[in-house]
Amino acid sequence: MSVFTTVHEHQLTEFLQQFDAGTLQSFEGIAAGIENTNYFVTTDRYTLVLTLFEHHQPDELGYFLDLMAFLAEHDVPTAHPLPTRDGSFLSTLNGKPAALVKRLSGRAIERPSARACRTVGEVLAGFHRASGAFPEFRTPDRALPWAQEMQMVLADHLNAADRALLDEELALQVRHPRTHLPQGAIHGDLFRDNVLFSDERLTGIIDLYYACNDAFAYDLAVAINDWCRSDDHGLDEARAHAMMQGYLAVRPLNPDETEALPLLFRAAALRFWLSRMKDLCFPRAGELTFSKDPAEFRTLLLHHRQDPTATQRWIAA
Ligand SMILES: Nc1ncnc2c1ncn2[C@@H]1O[C@H](COP(=O)(O)OP(=O)(O)OP(=O)(O)O)[C@@H](O)[C@H]1O
Ligand SMILES: N[C@@H](CCO)C(=O)O
Repeated sequence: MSVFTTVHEHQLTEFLQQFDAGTLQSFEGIAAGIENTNYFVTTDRYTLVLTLFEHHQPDELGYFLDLMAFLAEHDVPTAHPLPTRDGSFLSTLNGKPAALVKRLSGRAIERPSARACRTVGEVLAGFHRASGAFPEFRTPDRALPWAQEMQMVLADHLNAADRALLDEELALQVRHPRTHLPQGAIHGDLFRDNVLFSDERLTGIIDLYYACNDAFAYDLAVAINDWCRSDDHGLDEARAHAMMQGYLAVRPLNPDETEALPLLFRAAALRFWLSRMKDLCFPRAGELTFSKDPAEFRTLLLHHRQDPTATQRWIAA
């Protein structure tokens, strides 16, 4: 469950007075999600999502909320935050930084078709075309310096084979930085549970709370690694091809990006292997949630290491 901070009706009514949001009609806690407290809120004017941020510092939330607004204003299907009467997207409720965003329709898909993957590729490319012009900057907080920190933090929790895999992969990644690739604001976590579909239409990209400035092609690798993962945690050829083709139809990759892709897929698998290992070994206090399986991304990393020419197949029309 993910209502870490309970909100009472009188608190919400008072909170809503800061916004031109109409009168509260109903609200209910949202069970999904593991990071923040989320409620659906209905007023006589809007259907909204209220988020109380449980872990972020208030000064980094502006980037996320401004990016959501910027993208929504550039026809990317993200949830536009509602400004307070004095023009701020961020407020405070129950002692926590809090924001109201428009509720998007649709539901997450657990088992996407190749067609859905193509659509996600197209929309992610549109996200990148727009976000390249987003004027704010946020340093990536899950990039190589963080991975090196995890290497130390997790050392005693890995067996010898996994330690060797991590050491070797990190050493290789450090020799191949991605700073020369086209950069801008990326989503950073565009997994299946962060995209809403209604019938065959993509209606929403949510949970931009890992957004940061990084290479666009890395963001594509993060997304393909989840959307196209097969049951045995390799990649499904048909879905990976479809998603790559969807992306390329909207934003072609330059030769540097194409060349970098095999290592970017590995970097993306490494990032989620490590974050899941950290969540498993060091669960956050008071969190009533299951951990996601790190082994899925270790298996995927090994898969990418064994198949370095896969990206050429997906890029070929
Ligand atoms: N703008 C929105 N429109 C519709 N539903 C939303 C919106 N934002 C969030 N939700 C719903 O709330 C749920 C939780 O949101 P979210 O994924 O942002 O949670 P979180 O706890 O912040 O993050 P995480 O997924 O990393 O645990 C989503 O699965 C979705 O059902
Ligand atoms: N998408 C992440 C969790 C949220 O960052 C994962 O599946 O490990």
